[in-house]
Amino acid sequence: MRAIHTLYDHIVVGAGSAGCALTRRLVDAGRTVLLIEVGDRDDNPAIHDPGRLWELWNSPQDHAYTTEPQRHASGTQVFWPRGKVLGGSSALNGMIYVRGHRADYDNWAYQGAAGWSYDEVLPYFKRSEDFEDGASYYHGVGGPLPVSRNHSPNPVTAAFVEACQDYGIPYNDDCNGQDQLGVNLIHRTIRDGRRVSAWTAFVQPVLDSALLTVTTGAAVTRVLVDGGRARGVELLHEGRTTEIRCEGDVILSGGTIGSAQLLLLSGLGPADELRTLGIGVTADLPGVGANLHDHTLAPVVWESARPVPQGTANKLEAHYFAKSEPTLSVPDLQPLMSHVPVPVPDVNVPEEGHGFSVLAGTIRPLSRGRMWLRSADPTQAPALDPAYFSEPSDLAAMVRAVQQVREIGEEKSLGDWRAREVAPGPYVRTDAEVAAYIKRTLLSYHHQVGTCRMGIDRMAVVDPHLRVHGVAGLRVADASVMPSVTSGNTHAPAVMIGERCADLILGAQL
Ligand SMILES: Cc1cc2nc3c(=O)[nH]c(=O)nc-3n(C[C@H](O)[C@H](O)[C@H](O)COP(=O)(O)OP(=O)(O)OC[C@H]3O[C@@H](n4cnc5c(N)ncnc54)[C@H](O)[C@@H]3O)c2cc1C
Repeated sequence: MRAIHTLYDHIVVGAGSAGCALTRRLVDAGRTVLLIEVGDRDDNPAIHDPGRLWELWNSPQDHAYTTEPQRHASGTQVFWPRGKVLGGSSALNGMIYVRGHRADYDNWAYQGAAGWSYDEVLPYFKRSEDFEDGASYYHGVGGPLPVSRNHSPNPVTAAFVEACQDYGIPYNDDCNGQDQLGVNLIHRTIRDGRRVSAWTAFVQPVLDSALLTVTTGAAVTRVLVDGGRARGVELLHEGRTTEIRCEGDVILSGGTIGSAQLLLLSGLGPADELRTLGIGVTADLPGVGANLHDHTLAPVVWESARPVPQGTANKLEAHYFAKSEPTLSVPDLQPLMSHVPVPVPDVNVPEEGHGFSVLAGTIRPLSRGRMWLRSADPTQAPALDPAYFSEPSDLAAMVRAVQQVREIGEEKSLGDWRAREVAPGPYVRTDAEVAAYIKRTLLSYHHQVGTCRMGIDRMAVVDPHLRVHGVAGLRVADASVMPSVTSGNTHAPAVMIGERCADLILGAQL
């Protein structure tokens, strides 16, 4: 990786899902780019082996955040792993490729994000993609990001897919196609048995380009704003502070936590809060850090009646999309099957090979929280409060998800595999008991979004061109700009945001 020595067209902060896609497209267009990542290179072999993803939690490649005690979830503090490495969270994630529902994007556009309707973002998903089944109306080929199918699922996963159908959930071969509803084997960002992160897909292939400089182990601590325009960044690298300037836009792709933290440290946020911390106000942007939200999970675990084989890929092989209430217009549940028993607080779960799990999950939360700085020290983690279940309907949907998953676990097709349910277990039966169990065992689905919300209202942080309100030459491109979380996993949407940001900067359009 080249020494930092020159003036660049662009500085991209954060080599995660969006930052890598954006960097690649800018370099392809002939722009000089400095890509700055606070984490290190992706040398840890566990990153590349899809079966070892849980080893990465609390590793040096993990920012390893924890939320504030959750007021509406019995005070539980929820662990939030986040990538701190080339590839960002795409180097730590479950490798599940899901775009979300058409309605997600149409709703963004309806709320003021012109240009982000489903029909307008679909070409960007397709441009990134290299789909194993070939090109179609919904899928692309030849893009940097391989999307593959699982041709040898674990037999207990295959039985789960059958059990969902016994229960009445339709089989859907392609939840990224015309319809999302139904059960299927997951589409994955895996090629030849190895994880493909945004870094390995987008940036590694152009690392030799003279237009690209990548620096690792360097934290951006402030955006330099002069005369109402972003001119560069302040960088903390090997104990030294440096200022680096660029000609064109500075783009923050630090993720939902990193980008909002950086705006606040740069004096872009709620003016009163910034003054209290002794940070000079550059622009009063009350929405920075607000609108923090996430998807939730709760574990259901069974002991198996016979040994469960190890599996050949990642440990998350199937999922289904369903509605917690038949009257809903779109799915709000996405439970996730794992052929290993996941840990549950205060429960003796079976060892690997002797059980299996389904993580009951919801994907259309209405609860909204916020994040804020504890101090002006850039090395101190911000306070994170997603306010899980502050909207009671979110807890009700989770209860329905857990009860539905337990009913599926009792279906005929899982009969040969199921010995007994160990969590929640036989003493947790009523909806009230399940709600208490969910609050106690609550897990994040790791889909935090929304702290630099895109829009046109007073609380919006960026406009539909991803430009920060009130400062020229500064954009945000990552999961933080999502006005509301997409209905599914968020890596593919974050990549799409990076792709679109590049075209917005270049003045191009698909
Ligand atoms: C454990 C886990 C499992 C997940 N599973 C899935 C899944 O299976 N499928 C899916 O679609 N999604 C999944 N997700 C979610 C998905 O990976 C993220 O939503 C997505 O990667 C976010 O992309 P991003 O570009 O917003 O941020 P990130 O990918 O998190 O990138 C941000 C980068 O910026 C860097 N950075 C931050 N601040 C600074 C700074 N000041 N200076 C320099 N660098 C900085 C960070 O270190 C990081 O590398 C998972 C996430 C996690 C954590």
